[in-house]
Amino acid sequence: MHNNTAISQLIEAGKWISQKGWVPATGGNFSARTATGYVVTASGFDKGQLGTHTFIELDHQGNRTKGAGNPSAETQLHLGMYKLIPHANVVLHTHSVAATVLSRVIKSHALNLSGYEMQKSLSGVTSHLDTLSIPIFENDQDIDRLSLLLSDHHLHTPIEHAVLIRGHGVYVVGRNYKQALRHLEGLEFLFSCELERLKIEGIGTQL
Ligand SMILES: CSC[C@@H](O)[C@@H](O)C(=O)COP(=O)(O)O
Ligand SMILES: [Zn+2]
Repeated sequence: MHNNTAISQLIEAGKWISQKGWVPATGGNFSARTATGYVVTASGFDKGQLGTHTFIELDHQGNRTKGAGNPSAETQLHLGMYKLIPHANVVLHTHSVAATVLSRVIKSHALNLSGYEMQKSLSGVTSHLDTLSIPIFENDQDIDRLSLLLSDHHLHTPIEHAVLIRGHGVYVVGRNYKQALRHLEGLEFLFSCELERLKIEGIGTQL
C-alpha cells in the first residue's frame, strides 16, 4: 500500500467515523502500515475534516519522513500495536460514548461478550456462543507506559481485534482498511448493545 492511497482511505474513514459521532472534538487518531513505513494523523485536528496536510509519514523505524505539525500524541501506541500484531495494517482509535462509558462501568480487565450474532463481524469469530474478550487497560497520559502494558499483556493473551482504554476509547485493528472499518462498526454496535443490556439487567450480569 502506498502512502497516498492510505491517506485517502483514512480521510474517508474520518468523515464516516465523525458522522457516526465516534470522534468528538479532536478525539481519535488513525494510522496505516504502508510499503515505506506508516502514515498517522497529525495531532489536534478534527478527524472528520482531515486532508492530505493533516498526516505525518513515518519510516519503518517510526521516524518522520514527511508532514508538518506533530504526529498524534498516541503515535507510539499505534506503532506498538503494529509491532505486536503482524496482521494489523490499519489502526483506528475512537472515543465513542459506548466505548468510553462501558470501559468505566466494567471494573475488570476485560469486556467479555457472548450471545450476540454481531460478534461474527470480527474476523475468526464464527458463533454467537463464542466469548469475545476485549482487554481493558487503565488510561495513562504516558503513552510509552501504556504501550508497555499492552505488550506485557500480549505475551500471555494475544491482542486480536481491539483494546479498550478505560474512560478513553477503543483501538481497533484490521488487516486492511475495509476490515478495520467493519471491526469498528461491529464492535461499536456490540458496545452499545452491552451497555443497554447492563442498564436493564444490571451490572451483576456482566460475564
Ligand atoms: C480531545 S482530547 C483527545 C486526545 O487527548 C487523544 O486521546 C486523542 O485521541 C487525540 O489526540 P491526537 O494527538 O489529536 O491524535
Ligand atoms: Zn484518544
